Amino acid sequence: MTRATTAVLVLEDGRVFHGTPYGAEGETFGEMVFNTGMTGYQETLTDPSYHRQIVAMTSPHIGNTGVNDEDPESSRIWVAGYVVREPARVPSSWRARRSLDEELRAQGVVGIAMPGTRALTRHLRERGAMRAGIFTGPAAPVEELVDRVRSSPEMAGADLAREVSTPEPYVVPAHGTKRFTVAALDLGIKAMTPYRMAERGCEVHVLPADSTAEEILAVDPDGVFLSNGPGDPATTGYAVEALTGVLAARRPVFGICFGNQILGRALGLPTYKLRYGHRGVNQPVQDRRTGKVDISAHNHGFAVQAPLSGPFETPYGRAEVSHVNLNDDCVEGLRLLDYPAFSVQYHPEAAAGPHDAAGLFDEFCALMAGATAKGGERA
Ligand SMILES: NC(=O)CC[C@H](N)C(=O)O
Repeated sequence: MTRATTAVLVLEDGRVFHGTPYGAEGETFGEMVFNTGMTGYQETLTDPSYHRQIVAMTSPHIGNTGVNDEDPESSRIWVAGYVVREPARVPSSWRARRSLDEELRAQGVVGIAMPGTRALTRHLRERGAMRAGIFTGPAAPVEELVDRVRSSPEMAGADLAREVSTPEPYVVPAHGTKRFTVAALDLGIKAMTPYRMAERGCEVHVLPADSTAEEILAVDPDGVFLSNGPGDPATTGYAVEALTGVLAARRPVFGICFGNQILGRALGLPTYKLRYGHRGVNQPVQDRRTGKVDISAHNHGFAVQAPLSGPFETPYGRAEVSHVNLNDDCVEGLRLLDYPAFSVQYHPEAAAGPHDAAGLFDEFCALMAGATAKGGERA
């Protein structure tokens, strides 16, 4: 079968971009977002938090190092569609097993290569993330395509964690001597996260997204971890309820990204949708206690609303905003002051890097060590 020569990207506000098919042919719908990472396209594609999103890469050349079998963050590509400016014609890396185009086709991921990725990104920055569709081959009239995009589901209100979570619990063994047992709620966990904990002597019990507090506590964890994940945190009441049970049992808690939003909601804080979100590997985040700035990896479209002015009261004692994003003052971390729990909106596990924030896993281990030493922490 010959390959179609044309493809279009259609936004819900009627803007249309023309290009050529990249990856599988057909059509796809999702929330249109952009990622500014210059590296790590395999990690991006396989991050379950991108479920139901069409991702545009601002880096102009994608696919240069092909696809290897070591870097994926999960067992499949999760993005709903992929937008690049110019695909690599000749992938080159000693680790490459196949080209990215081949991989996208093998996994049925519809994409488009188009000159307008910069114009698209500027449009999204002005108008905000919105629904979109990619259509390859001879296309129907634009009005018809826009109507179809407008009838696809929105990201606000989407409950997606259970669609990407593990159906069954599994255990990632500690590397070397086991120091801690961690129960990790898989809301869309990336493979690097349990790995980062295992490296520090944690035996990680990865549990399905809808596990109850009883199921989490049945692992008898020294600490509970809440992962990243797709969708709107306002829809994930089951995770907030499970966490509430965990907090009542006074186990140490650490959350990343979606996990930060779930901890926020369990503390009674609202979450809201950002205009176009943060997705990339170069976001400056400041630790408000030390003033230190980490360059960090991000992938979030929602954020927690919390007072930046100082500590505030929660049902678990005082809490504070521990980190802020220096680009837009968005809340990037929460810390409880009277209970061993904290969370960040960004990604200390980032496999493609940067690794500035990797020490947060040591902080979690220190919290677990402190709680175990005190003994009385647990209910
Ligand atoms: N990477 C994540 O955990 C994303 C969390 C949430 N889905 C958001 O977009 O904000």
